Amino acid sequence: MDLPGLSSAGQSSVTTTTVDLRPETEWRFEVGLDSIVTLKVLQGNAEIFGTELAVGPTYSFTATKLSMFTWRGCRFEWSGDPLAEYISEESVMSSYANLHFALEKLRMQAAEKDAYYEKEVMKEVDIGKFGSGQEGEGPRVLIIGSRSSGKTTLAKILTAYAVKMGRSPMVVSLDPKEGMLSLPGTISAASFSTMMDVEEEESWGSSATTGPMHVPPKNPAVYYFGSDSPTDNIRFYKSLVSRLSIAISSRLAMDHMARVSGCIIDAAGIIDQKVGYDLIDSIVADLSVDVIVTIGNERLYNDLLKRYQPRKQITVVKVQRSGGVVEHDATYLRSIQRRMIKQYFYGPPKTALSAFTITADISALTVYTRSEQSHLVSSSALPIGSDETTALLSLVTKVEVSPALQNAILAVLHASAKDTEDDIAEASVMGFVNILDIDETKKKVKVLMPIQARLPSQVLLMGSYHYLE
Ligand SMILES: Nc1ncnc2c1ncn2[C@@H]1O[C@H](COP(=O)(O)OP(=O)(O)OP(=O)(O)O)[C@@H](O)[C@H]1O
Repeated sequence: MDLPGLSSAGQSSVTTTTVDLRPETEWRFEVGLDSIVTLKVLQGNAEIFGTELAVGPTYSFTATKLSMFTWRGCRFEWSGDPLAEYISEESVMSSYANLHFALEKLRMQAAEKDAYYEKEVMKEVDIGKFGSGQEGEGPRVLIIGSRSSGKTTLAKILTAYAVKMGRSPMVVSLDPKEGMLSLPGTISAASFSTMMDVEEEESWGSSATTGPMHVPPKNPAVYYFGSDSPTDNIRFYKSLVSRLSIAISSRLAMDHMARVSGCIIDAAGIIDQKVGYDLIDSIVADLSVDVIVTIGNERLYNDLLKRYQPRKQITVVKVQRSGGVVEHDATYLRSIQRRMIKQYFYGPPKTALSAFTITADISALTVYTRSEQSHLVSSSALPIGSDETTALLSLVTKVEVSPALQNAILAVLHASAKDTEDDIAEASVMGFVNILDIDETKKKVKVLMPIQARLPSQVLLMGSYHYLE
Protein backbone atom coordinates (compact mmCIF):
# COMPACT_ATOMS: atom_id res chain seq x y z
CA MET A 1 0.00 0.00 0.00
CA ASP A 2 1.26 3.51 -0.82
CA LEU A 3 1.49 6.12 1.91
CA PRO A 4 -0.40 9.33 1.12
CA GLY A 5 1.83 11.56 -0.97
CA LEU A 6 4.35 8.81 -1.53
CA SER A 7 2.63 6.95 -4.30
CA SER A 8 4.97 4.94 -6.46
CA ALA A 9 2.99 5.92 -9.55
CA GLY A 10 5.07 8.13 -11.87
CA GLN A 11 8.37 7.32 -10.18
CA SER A 12 11.07 6.34 -12.60
CA SER A 13 12.45 2.96 -11.65
CA VAL A 14 16.21 2.51 -11.68
CA THR A 15 17.23 -0.58 -13.58
CA THR A 16 20.21 -2.43 -12.20
CA THR A 17 22.05 -4.87 -14.41
CA THR A 18 24.16 -7.64 -12.92
CA VAL A 19 27.08 -8.84 -15.01
CA ASP A 20 29.52 -11.74 -14.63
CA LEU A 21 32.84 -10.72 -16.13
CA ARG A 22 35.11 -13.58 -17.14
CA PRO A 23 38.83 -13.56 -16.25
CA GLU A 24 41.00 -11.20 -18.30
CA THR A 25 38.11 -9.39 -19.94
CA GLU A 26 36.98 -5.81 -19.56
CA TRP A 27 33.71 -3.93 -19.36
CA ARG A 28 34.06 -0.67 -21.29
CA PHE A 29 31.66 2.17 -20.72
CA GLU A 30 31.20 5.81 -21.66
CA VAL A 31 29.26 8.31 -19.57
CA GLY A 32 28.05 11.65 -20.94
CA LEU A 33 28.53 15.03 -19.32
CA ASP A 34 25.06 15.17 -17.83
CA SER A 35 24.52 11.58 -16.80
CA ILE A 36 25.73 9.28 -14.07
CA VAL A 37 26.62 5.61 -14.11
CA THR A 38 27.05 3.80 -10.81
CA LEU A 39 28.71 0.45 -10.32
CA LYS A 40 29.26 -1.91 -7.46
CA VAL A 41 31.58 -4.95 -7.42
CA LEU A 42 29.69 -7.82 -5.76
CA GLN A 43 32.45 -10.42 -5.76
CA GLY A 44 35.83 -11.13 -7.31
CA ASN A 45 38.49 -8.62 -8.24
CA ALA A 46 38.16 -5.65 -10.57
CA GLU A 47 40.25 -2.63 -11.41
CA ILE A 48 39.96 0.56 -13.39
CA PHE A 49 43.20 1.37 -15.20
CA GLY A 50 45.18 -0.55 -12.59
CA THR A 51 43.44 0.84 -9.49
CA GLU A 52 41.54 -1.83 -7.62
CA LEU A 53 37.86 -1.38 -6.80
CA ALA A 54 36.67 -2.49 -3.39
CA VAL A 55 33.92 -5.11 -3.13
CA GLY A 56 30.80 -3.44 -1.74
CA PRO A 57 30.91 0.34 -2.18
CA THR A 58 29.07 2.08 -5.00
CA TYR A 59 31.24 4.10 -7.36
CA SER A 60 29.72 6.81 -9.53
CA PHE A 61 31.02 8.17 -12.79
CA THR A 62 30.19 11.11 -14.96
CA ALA A 63 31.78 12.57 -18.11
CA THR A 64 34.24 9.77 -18.63
CA LYS A 65 35.25 6.83 -20.82
CA LEU A 66 36.60 3.90 -18.87
CA SER A 67 37.20 0.20 -18.71
CA MET A 68 36.82 -2.06 -15.72
CA PHE A 69 39.16 -5.04 -16.05
CA THR A 70 39.30 -8.26 -14.06
CA TRP A 71 42.22 -10.69 -13.74
CA ARG A 72 40.37 -13.55 -12.09
CA GLY A 73 36.75 -12.75 -12.91
CA CYS A 74 34.12 -10.76 -11.01
CA ARG A 75 30.43 -10.14 -10.60
CA PHE A 76 29.25 -6.54 -10.56
CA GLU A 77 26.10 -4.51 -10.99
CA TRP A 78 25.67 -1.22 -12.72
CA SER A 79 22.87 1.27 -13.28
CA GLY A 80 22.48 4.56 -15.07
CA ASP A 81 22.48 5.81 -18.60
CA PRO A 82 25.81 5.17 -20.34
CA LEU A 83 26.42 6.45 -23.88
CA ALA A 84 27.91 3.04 -24.66
CA GLU A 85 28.79 -0.11 -22.73
CA TYR A 86 30.11 -3.48 -23.84
CA ILE A 87 32.32 -6.35 -22.76
CA SER A 88 35.58 -6.88 -24.59
CA GLU A 89 37.48 -10.13 -24.57
CA GLU A 90 40.45 -8.46 -26.29
CA SER A 91 42.24 -6.78 -23.47
CA VAL A 92 45.85 -5.62 -23.74
CA MET A 93 46.21 -5.59 -19.95
CA SER A 94 48.52 -8.60 -19.79
CA SER A 95 51.08 -6.92 -22.08
CA TYR A 96 50.81 -3.74 -19.94
CA ALA A 97 51.32 -5.85 -16.81
CA ASN A 98 54.42 -7.45 -18.39
CA LEU A 99 55.80 -3.99 -19.07
CA HIS A 100 55.14 -3.11 -15.43
CA PHE A 101 57.08 -6.18 -14.23
CA ALA A 102 60.00 -5.33 -16.51
CA LEU A 103 60.09 -1.84 -14.98
CA GLU A 104 59.76 -3.32 -11.52
CA LYS A 105 62.89 -5.37 -12.16
CA LEU A 106 64.78 -2.16 -12.97
CA ARG A 107 63.43 -0.60 -9.77
CA MET A 108 64.65 -3.55 -7.74
CA GLN A 109 68.13 -3.19 -9.24
CA ALA A 110 68.00 0.54 -8.52
CA ALA A 111 66.95 -0.10 -4.91
CA GLU A 112 69.91 -2.44 -4.40
CA LYS A 113 72.34 0.10 -5.81
CA ASP A 114 70.67 2.90 -3.90
CA ALA A 115 70.98 1.01 -0.63
CA TYR A 116 74.70 0.49 -1.32
CA TYR A 117 75.14 4.15 -2.20
CA GLU A 118 73.15 5.33 0.80
CA LYS A 119 75.36 3.23 3.06
CA GLU A 120 78.79 3.50 1.49
CA VAL A 121 78.86 6.68 -0.53
CA MET A 122 76.34 9.05 0.99
CA LYS A 123 78.57 9.65 4.00
CA GLU A 124 80.92 11.44 1.66
CA VAL A 125 78.53 12.82 -0.95
CA ASP A 126 76.56 16.04 -0.81
CA ILE A 127 72.90 14.91 -1.16
CA GLY A 128 72.26 17.70 -3.69
CA LYS A 129 74.55 15.96 -6.18
CA PHE A 130 72.62 12.74 -5.94
CA GLY A 131 70.13 13.59 -8.63
CA SER A 132 69.18 12.61 -12.14
CA GLY A 133 71.13 9.97 -14.03
CA GLN A 134 72.94 8.74 -10.92
CA GLU A 135 73.34 5.17 -9.76
CA GLY A 136 70.39 3.93 -7.78
CA GLU A 137 67.67 5.63 -9.84
CA GLY A 138 64.64 3.77 -11.09
CA PRO A 139 63.68 3.81 -14.77
CA ARG A 140 62.56 7.05 -16.37
CA VAL A 141 59.90 5.90 -18.79
CA LEU A 142 58.60 8.10 -21.60
CA ILE A 143 55.29 7.02 -23.17
CA ILE A 144 54.88 8.08 -26.78
CA GLY A 145 52.14 7.45 -29.32
CA SER A 146 49.87 9.25 -31.71
CA ARG A 147 46.84 11.16 -30.45
CA SER A 148 44.30 8.94 -28.71
CA SER A 149 46.55 5.92 -28.53
CA GLY A 150 46.03 5.43 -24.80
CA LYS A 151 49.21 7.13 -23.49
CA THR A 152 47.63 8.65 -20.41
CA THR A 153 45.79 5.41 -19.69
CA LEU A 154 49.03 3.41 -19.85
CA ALA A 155 50.69 5.98 -17.58
CA LYS A 156 47.84 5.52 -15.08
CA ILE A 157 48.08 1.72 -15.23
CA LEU A 158 51.86 1.71 -14.72
CA THR A 159 51.47 4.21 -11.87
CA ALA A 160 48.72 2.23 -10.15
CA TYR A 161 50.66 -1.05 -10.38
CA ALA A 162 53.83 0.61 -9.09
CA VAL A 163 51.91 2.13 -6.15
CA LYS A 164 50.36 -1.27 -5.41
CA MET A 165 53.91 -2.63 -5.04
CA GLY A 166 54.77 0.06 -2.54
CA ARG A 167 56.60 2.34 -5.00
CA SER A 168 56.21 6.12 -5.28
CA PRO A 169 56.79 6.89 -8.95
CA MET A 170 57.20 10.47 -10.08
CA VAL A 171 54.42 10.93 -12.63
CA VAL A 172 55.08 13.63 -15.21
CA SER A 173 52.37 14.97 -17.49
CA LEU A 174 53.73 16.85 -20.48
CA ASP A 175 50.36 17.11 -22.22
CA PRO A 176 49.03 20.59 -21.49
CA LYS A 177 45.52 19.95 -22.77
CA GLU A 178 44.86 17.52 -19.91
CA GLY A 179 46.34 19.11 -16.82
CA MET A 180 47.25 16.32 -14.40
CA LEU A 181 46.33 17.30 -10.80
CA SER A 182 45.93 20.81 -12.08
CA LEU A 183 44.12 22.86 -14.70
CA PRO A 184 44.30 22.50 -18.47
CA GLY A 185 47.25 24.38 -19.92
CA THR A 186 49.77 23.09 -17.38
CA ILE A 187 52.58 20.57 -17.34
CA SER A 188 53.24 18.98 -13.98
CA ALA A 189 54.96 16.29 -11.94
CA ALA A 190 54.03 14.63 -8.67
CA SER A 191 55.13 11.64 -6.71
CA PHE A 192 52.29 9.11 -6.39
CA SER A 193 52.35 6.88 -3.35
CA THR A 194 48.65 6.45 -2.69
CA MET A 195 45.82 4.99 -4.74
CA MET A 196 44.19 7.12 -7.39
CA ASP A 197 40.57 8.15 -7.11
CA VAL A 198 38.87 6.09 -9.84
CA GLU A 199 35.87 8.43 -9.84
CA GLU A 200 38.13 11.35 -10.82
CA GLU A 201 40.07 9.54 -13.53
CA GLU A 202 40.12 12.39 -16.04
CA SER A 203 42.13 14.68 -13.78
CA TRP A 204 44.17 11.98 -11.93
CA GLY A 205 42.36 12.96 -8.74
CA SER A 206 42.80 16.07 -6.67
CA SER A 207 45.85 18.11 -5.81
CA ALA A 208 46.99 20.60 -3.23
CA THR A 209 46.49 23.35 -5.82
CA THR A 210 42.77 22.59 -5.65
CA GLY A 211 40.90 23.52 -2.48
CA PRO A 212 40.44 21.12 0.48
CA MET A 213 39.66 17.54 -0.57
CA HIS A 214 38.54 14.28 1.02
CA VAL A 215 41.54 12.25 -0.23
CA PRO A 216 45.14 13.13 0.68
CA PRO A 217 46.20 15.67 -1.92
CA LYS A 218 49.31 15.25 -4.00
CA ASN A 219 51.67 18.15 -4.16
CA PRO A 220 52.58 18.59 -7.82
CA ALA A 221 55.22 20.85 -9.33
CA VAL A 222 53.19 22.81 -11.88
CA TYR A 223 54.18 25.11 -14.75
CA TYR A 224 51.70 27.05 -16.84
CA PHE A 225 52.03 26.78 -20.60
CA GLY A 226 48.66 28.39 -21.24
CA SER A 227 47.21 26.46 -24.18
CA ASP A 228 46.52 22.94 -25.45
CA SER A 229 49.36 22.11 -27.81
CA PRO A 230 53.14 22.41 -27.37
CA THR A 231 53.29 23.50 -31.02
CA ASP A 232 51.47 26.72 -30.05
CA ASN A 233 54.83 27.93 -28.73
CA ILE A 234 57.59 25.35 -28.87
CA ARG A 235 60.21 27.67 -27.38
CA PHE A 236 58.17 28.40 -24.26
CA TYR A 237 57.12 24.76 -23.96
CA LYS A 238 60.70 23.49 -24.10
CA SER A 239 61.79 26.06 -21.56
CA LEU A 240 59.05 24.90 -19.16
CA VAL A 241 59.97 21.23 -19.65
CA SER A 242 63.57 22.13 -18.70
CA ARG A 243 62.34 23.94 -15.60
CA LEU A 244 60.11 21.02 -14.67
CA SER A 245 63.02 18.60 -15.08
CA ILE A 246 65.06 20.64 -12.58
CA ALA A 247 62.15 20.58 -10.12
CA ILE A 248 61.87 16.80 -10.60
CA SER A 249 65.58 16.21 -10.03
CA SER A 250 65.57 18.20 -6.82
CA ARG A 251 62.49 16.34 -5.54
CA LEU A 252 64.03 12.99 -6.42
CA ALA A 253 67.28 13.94 -4.72
CA MET A 254 65.41 14.35 -1.46
CA ASP A 255 63.12 11.35 -1.75
CA HIS A 256 64.71 7.90 -1.65
CA MET A 257 61.44 6.07 -2.42
CA ALA A 258 60.61 8.23 -5.43
CA ARG A 259 64.21 8.00 -6.66
CA VAL A 260 64.24 4.22 -6.90
CA SER A 261 60.68 4.19 -8.27
CA GLY A 262 61.71 6.36 -11.23
CA CYS A 263 59.51 8.48 -13.48
CA ILE A 264 56.49 7.74 -15.66
CA ILE A 265 56.21 10.45 -18.30
CA ASP A 266 53.06 11.00 -20.36
CA ALA A 267 53.96 12.93 -23.51
CA ALA A 268 51.68 14.99 -25.75
CA GLY A 269 50.66 13.16 -28.95
CA ILE A 270 52.90 15.09 -31.34
CA ILE A 271 54.91 12.54 -33.25
CA ASP A 272 55.38 13.99 -36.71
CA GLN A 273 58.95 13.74 -37.91
CA LYS A 274 59.62 17.47 -38.04
CA VAL A 275 58.46 19.02 -34.76
CA GLY A 276 57.52 15.81 -32.92
CA TYR A 277 60.89 14.06 -33.11
CA ASP A 278 62.72 17.23 -32.14
CA LEU A 279 60.42 17.55 -29.11
CA ILE A 280 60.99 13.91 -28.16
CA ASP A 281 64.75 14.52 -28.39
CA SER A 282 64.63 17.45 -26.02
CA ILE A 283 62.36 15.62 -23.54
CA VAL A 284 64.66 12.57 -23.59
CA ALA A 285 67.65 14.80 -22.88
CA ASP A 286 66.03 17.09 -20.29
CA LEU A 287 64.39 14.31 -18.30
CA SER A 288 67.23 11.76 -18.70
CA VAL A 289 64.79 9.24 -20.16
CA ASP A 290 66.14 5.68 -20.31
CA VAL A 291 63.06 3.70 -21.42
CA ILE A 292 60.86 4.80 -24.32
CA VAL A 293 57.52 3.01 -24.72
CA THR A 294 55.73 3.46 -28.04
CA ILE A 295 52.07 2.55 -28.33
CA GLY A 296 50.66 0.87 -31.43
CA ASN A 297 52.61 2.67 -34.12
CA GLU A 298 55.10 0.49 -35.99
CA ARG A 299 56.75 3.34 -37.86
CA LEU A 300 57.23 5.43 -34.74
CA TYR A 301 58.69 2.43 -32.95
CA ASN A 302 61.16 1.71 -35.76
CA ASP A 303 62.17 5.35 -36.15
CA LEU A 304 62.82 5.68 -32.42
CA LEU A 305 64.63 2.35 -32.31
CA LYS A 306 67.04 3.57 -35.00
CA ARG A 307 67.44 6.90 -33.27
CA TYR A 308 67.94 5.78 -29.66
CA GLN A 309 68.98 2.12 -29.60
CA PRO A 310 72.58 2.93 -30.59
CA ARG A 311 72.74 4.95 -27.38
CA LYS A 312 73.13 1.94 -25.16
CA GLN A 313 71.52 3.46 -22.12
CA ILE A 314 68.12 3.98 -23.81
CA THR A 315 65.76 1.04 -24.36
CA VAL A 316 62.90 1.39 -26.85
CA VAL A 317 59.92 -0.96 -26.51
CA LYS A 318 56.49 -1.16 -28.12
CA VAL A 319 53.12 -2.15 -26.76
CA GLN A 320 49.77 -2.64 -28.45
CA ARG A 321 47.11 0.05 -28.56
CA SER A 322 43.96 -1.00 -26.72
CA GLY A 323 40.88 -1.29 -28.93
CA GLY A 324 38.96 0.45 -26.14
CA VAL A 325 40.70 3.83 -26.43
CA VAL A 326 38.21 6.47 -27.44
CA GLU A 327 39.11 9.59 -29.37
CA HIS A 328 38.22 12.88 -27.69
CA ASP A 329 36.84 15.35 -30.21
CA ALA A 330 37.35 19.09 -29.72
CA THR A 331 33.87 19.60 -28.23
CA TYR A 332 34.34 16.80 -25.70
CA LEU A 333 37.79 18.11 -24.78
CA ARG A 334 36.40 21.61 -24.17
CA SER A 335 33.61 20.19 -21.98
CA ILE A 336 36.09 18.18 -19.93
CA GLN A 337 38.35 21.21 -19.55
CA ARG A 338 35.40 23.37 -18.51
CA ARG A 339 34.41 20.74 -15.95
CA MET A 340 37.96 20.63 -14.56
CA ILE A 341 38.00 24.41 -14.19
CA LYS A 342 34.58 24.42 -12.52
CA GLN A 343 35.64 21.69 -10.10
CA TYR A 344 38.82 23.57 -9.29
CA PHE A 345 36.80 26.49 -7.93
CA TYR A 346 33.64 24.78 -6.75
CA GLY A 347 34.84 21.26 -5.93
CA PRO A 348 33.63 17.94 -7.33
CA PRO A 349 29.98 17.02 -6.62
CA LYS A 350 30.89 14.90 -3.59
CA THR A 351 32.93 17.64 -1.89
CA ALA A 352 31.46 20.97 -2.89
CA LEU A 353 33.67 23.98 -2.09
CA SER A 354 32.66 27.58 -1.66
CA ALA A 355 34.70 29.63 -4.04
CA PHE A 356 35.62 33.02 -2.69
CA THR A 357 35.63 36.43 -4.35
CA ILE A 358 38.09 39.17 -3.48
CA THR A 359 38.41 42.70 -4.80
CA ALA A 360 41.88 44.05 -5.55
CA ASP A 361 43.32 47.26 -6.94
CA ILE A 362 44.18 46.96 -10.60
CA SER A 363 47.54 48.55 -9.82
CA ALA A 364 48.37 45.75 -7.36
CA LEU A 365 48.37 43.07 -10.05
CA THR A 366 51.13 42.36 -12.54
CA VAL A 367 49.86 40.21 -15.38
CA TYR A 368 52.01 38.52 -17.99
CA THR A 369 51.29 36.42 -21.03
CA ARG A 370 53.72 34.32 -23.02
CA SER A 371 55.33 36.14 -25.96
CA GLU A 372 54.34 35.15 -29.47
CA GLN A 373 56.85 32.77 -30.97
CA SER A 374 56.85 34.81 -34.17
CA HIS A 375 58.87 37.38 -32.20
CA LEU A 376 61.90 35.15 -32.54
CA VAL A 377 64.70 37.24 -34.00
CA SER A 378 66.50 35.74 -36.97
CA SER A 379 70.27 35.57 -36.51
CA SER A 380 70.84 37.21 -39.90
CA ALA A 381 69.15 40.36 -38.58
CA LEU A 382 71.48 40.60 -35.59
CA PRO A 383 74.60 42.73 -35.31
CA ILE A 384 77.78 40.77 -36.07
CA GLY A 385 79.08 38.95 -33.02
CA SER A 386 75.82 38.90 -31.14
CA ASP A 387 74.44 35.62 -29.94
CA GLU A 388 70.97 34.69 -31.19
CA THR A 389 69.82 33.33 -27.85
CA THR A 390 70.64 36.51 -25.98
CA ALA A 391 68.87 38.59 -28.60
CA LEU A 392 65.63 36.67 -28.36
CA LEU A 393 62.71 38.49 -26.89
CA SER A 394 61.77 37.42 -23.42
CA LEU A 395 59.45 34.43 -23.17
CA VAL A 396 56.79 36.46 -21.40
CA THR A 397 55.37 39.94 -21.96
CA LYS A 398 53.45 42.20 -19.58
CA VAL A 399 49.77 42.86 -20.37
CA GLU A 400 47.50 45.67 -19.22
CA VAL A 401 44.79 44.74 -16.73
CA SER A 402 41.86 45.72 -18.94
CA PRO A 403 38.35 44.39 -19.70
CA ALA A 404 40.02 42.05 -22.20
CA LEU A 405 40.92 39.91 -19.19
CA GLN A 406 37.29 39.43 -18.20
CA ASN A 407 36.62 35.72 -17.40
CA ALA A 408 40.27 34.82 -17.99
CA ILE A 409 41.88 32.04 -15.97
CA LEU A 410 45.21 33.28 -14.62
CA ALA A 411 47.96 31.25 -12.99
CA VAL A 412 49.24 32.66 -9.70
CA LEU A 413 53.03 32.39 -9.89
CA HIS A 414 55.68 31.81 -7.26
CA ALA A 415 57.17 35.19 -8.18
CA SER A 416 57.41 38.79 -7.07
CA ALA A 417 56.57 41.93 -9.05
CA LYS A 418 60.25 42.89 -8.82
CA ASP A 419 61.38 39.73 -10.67
CA THR A 420 62.77 40.01 -14.19
CA GLU A 421 60.83 38.66 -17.16
CA ASP A 422 63.27 35.75 -17.37
CA ASP A 423 62.50 34.84 -13.73
CA ILE A 424 58.76 35.12 -14.37
CA ALA A 425 59.03 32.81 -17.41
CA GLU A 426 60.58 30.16 -15.17
CA ALA A 427 58.24 30.54 -12.19
CA SER A 428 56.09 27.65 -11.06
CA VAL A 429 52.39 27.83 -10.28
CA MET A 430 50.81 28.19 -6.81
CA GLY A 431 47.22 28.04 -8.00
CA PHE A 432 44.71 29.72 -10.28
CA VAL A 433 42.22 32.57 -10.19
CA ASN A 434 39.37 33.60 -12.44
CA ILE A 435 38.86 37.27 -13.31
CA LEU A 436 35.18 37.99 -12.71
CA ASP A 437 34.98 41.69 -13.35
CA ILE A 438 37.15 44.67 -14.11
CA ASP A 439 35.98 48.17 -13.21
CA GLU A 440 38.22 50.62 -15.01
CA THR A 441 36.54 53.64 -13.45
CA LYS A 442 37.08 52.49 -9.88
CA LYS A 443 40.37 50.79 -10.85
CA LYS A 444 39.23 47.58 -9.18
CA VAL A 445 39.25 43.96 -10.20
CA LYS A 446 37.06 41.15 -8.81
CA VAL A 447 38.87 37.83 -8.59
CA LEU A 448 37.45 34.36 -7.92
CA MET A 449 39.65 32.09 -5.78
CA PRO A 450 39.10 28.44 -4.76
CA ILE A 451 39.66 29.11 -1.07
CA GLN A 452 39.16 31.97 1.35
CA ALA A 453 42.56 33.62 1.46
CA ARG A 454 44.45 36.67 0.32
CA LEU A 455 45.94 36.51 -3.15
CA PRO A 456 49.23 34.75 -2.32
CA SER A 457 51.17 36.48 -5.08
CA GLN A 458 50.29 39.42 -7.30
CA VAL A 459 52.17 38.05 -10.32
CA LEU A 460 49.82 36.29 -12.69
CA LEU A 461 50.27 34.53 -16.01
CA MET A 462 47.50 34.53 -18.58
CA GLY A 463 46.91 31.73 -21.10
CA SER A 464 44.12 31.11 -23.57
CA TYR A 465 41.55 29.69 -21.12
CA HIS A 466 38.44 31.55 -19.99
CA TYR A 467 35.64 30.54 -17.68
CA LEU A 468 32.15 31.89 -17.33
CA GLU A 469 29.76 30.14 -14.92
N1 LIG B 1 40.31 0.01 -22.63
C1 LIG B 1 39.59 1.13 -22.62
N2 LIG B 1 38.25 1.08 -22.58
C2 LIG B 1 37.50 2.20 -22.58
N3 LIG B 1 38.02 3.45 -22.63
C3 LIG B 1 39.34 3.56 -22.67
C4 LIG B 1 40.21 2.42 -22.67
N4 LIG B 1 41.50 2.86 -22.71
C5 LIG B 1 41.43 4.21 -22.74
N5 LIG B 1 40.15 4.63 -22.72
C6 LIG B 1 39.68 6.03 -22.75
O1 LIG B 1 40.01 6.57 -24.04
C7 LIG B 1 40.26 7.97 -23.91
C8 LIG B 1 41.61 8.30 -24.55
O2 LIG B 1 42.65 7.61 -23.87
P1 LIG B 1 43.97 8.34 -23.38
O3 LIG B 1 43.66 9.67 -22.80
O4 LIG B 1 44.72 7.37 -22.56
O5 LIG B 1 44.71 8.52 -24.78
P2 LIG B 1 45.91 9.51 -25.11
O6 LIG B 1 46.76 8.85 -26.12
O7 LIG B 1 46.58 9.95 -23.84
O8 LIG B 1 45.08 10.70 -25.74
P3 LIG B 1 45.62 12.14 -26.21
O9 LIG B 1 46.52 11.94 -27.37
O10 LIG B 1 44.36 12.86 -26.55
O11 LIG B 1 46.33 12.72 -25.01
C9 LIG B 1 40.24 8.28 -22.41
O12 LIG B 1 38.99 8.85 -22.11
C10 LIG B 1 40.40 6.92 -21.74
O13 LIG B 1 39.80 6.91 -20.47
